[in-house]
Amino acid sequence: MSALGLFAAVASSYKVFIGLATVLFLAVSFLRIYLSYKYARLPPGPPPDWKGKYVEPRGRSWLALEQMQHEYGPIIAIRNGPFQPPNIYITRAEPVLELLEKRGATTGDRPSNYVASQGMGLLFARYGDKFRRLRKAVHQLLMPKMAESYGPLSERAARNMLRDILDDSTNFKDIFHTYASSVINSMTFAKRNKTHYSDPSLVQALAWNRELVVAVTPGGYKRQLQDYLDKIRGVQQEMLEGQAPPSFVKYMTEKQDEYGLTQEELAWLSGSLYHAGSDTAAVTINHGLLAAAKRPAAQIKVKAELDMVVGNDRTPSFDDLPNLPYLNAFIREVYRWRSPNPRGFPHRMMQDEELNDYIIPKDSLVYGVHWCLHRDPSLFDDVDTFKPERWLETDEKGELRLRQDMQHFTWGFGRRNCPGLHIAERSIFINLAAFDLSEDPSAPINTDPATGYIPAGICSPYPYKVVFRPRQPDLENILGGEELLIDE
Ligand code: HEM
Repeated sequence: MSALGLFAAVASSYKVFIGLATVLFLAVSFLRIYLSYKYARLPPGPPPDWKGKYVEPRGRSWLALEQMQHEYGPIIAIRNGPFQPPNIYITRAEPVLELLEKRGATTGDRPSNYVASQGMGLLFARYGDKFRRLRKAVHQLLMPKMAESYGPLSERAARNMLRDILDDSTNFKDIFHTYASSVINSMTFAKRNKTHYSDPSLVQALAWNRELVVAVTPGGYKRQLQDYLDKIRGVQQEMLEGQAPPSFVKYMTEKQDEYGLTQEELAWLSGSLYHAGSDTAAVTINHGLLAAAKRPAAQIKVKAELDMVVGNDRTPSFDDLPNLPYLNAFIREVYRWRSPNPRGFPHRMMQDEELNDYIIPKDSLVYGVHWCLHRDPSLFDDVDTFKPERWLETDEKGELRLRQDMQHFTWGFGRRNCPGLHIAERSIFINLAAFDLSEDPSAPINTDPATGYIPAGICSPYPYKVVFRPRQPDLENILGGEELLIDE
């Protein structure tokens, strides 16, 4: 190559280099301007890494969020990269009620990556027409009047559970799960016979619950759908034979035209009740038990009230609940003390909203962090102390009653709040009302050195044991033999 040719080649690659460098410079500057504009009014939060993403701590994230709020305030943005909407965590009652309750119409969507159940189950349904249809249908099943009508069913399930505990209390966690599952199964599919915690169908359902992801893997998804469809067809077959007792599936099949649900939608809807209600109820019963075992002074007061109202020769029934203010306060304090969903459940923003001078962008996922909300000092004093009395006041006649001016956040928010709350409310009651509970010195309930808290939750790895002493000396006889959940 001649000297001239060489010069031309160098000059041309130099130009290419300058051109590329300019494009890169402009792109980076543009991105910086775009991001500074985009994040200008985002709530504060921990600094992201070089990819623009903050990696959230795994496990017990609510404890990390509790720490973060001291630095960033009660509305925390966690960035997910330059082109992904952030997660917004709210740790105080006032802003969470403002956004998720008052502006429920624009904050009632769910994340789109929750394709579990293909959006057909209510828990994961995107906001829109289908959601409204599903929610209306579930409301029919779970509204307070209906919850009352399931009283006998859940009482029978509860008596079966108490018998199981008398037989072998070391399995109490499995037994709680069985109870929570059998109540939902009987309401939904009119399952009559008692479920045992080793029943293959229960073991399978619990496994699915743990791995919601299975719903998005083709094989798991199909098996799960098939299982729910089989159950629905079983009820519909009984309907044809004129032998179906009342159940959600029966009701929905009769009203198919009104609700316009396909068989598949009904299958997923029924299944989502199970997913939403079984683990949560079991965890909550377990928290009640931990509280009772660790707080003997409060338990003595529960016992005194029960002795007065229920006496010793029968098991308590759900009709007793309104007459037991201290026990009700105890249960509310259990919700506050150990929230069953401590991190909260995601609501997806359907449009930009302004909140306390910040912009909460469209598509971001907003969590009301139950753990922090239940420790909000503007609502609760002395937050580490288990204190049922905080929920009580004395009326004009000098009698105890629940305070009406206090609230907890256990059931979530706005248009996505838990429709199963009336069913769930009864679940801890029946256990606490039947047993005096204490720690078993051979496997005590120790404080977790990592967090400083008593290990909460049914999945806790700590092998603690609890001693169940029947409140009625003659409990075994009072309970009698095993029962069908629904009359033949
Ligand atoms: C102690 C037990 C329970 C707790 C703590 C609980 C809590 C919750 C929470 C926090 C949510 C999400 C609320 C939100 O997004 O703001 C929820 C949703 C839901 N729960 Fe419950 N739940 C319990 C029991 C039940 C039961 C027994 C059922 C059914 C029989 C049930 C059915 C549902 C359904 C269907 C949803 C989805 C609602 C929607 O997305 O529109 N839950 N629950």
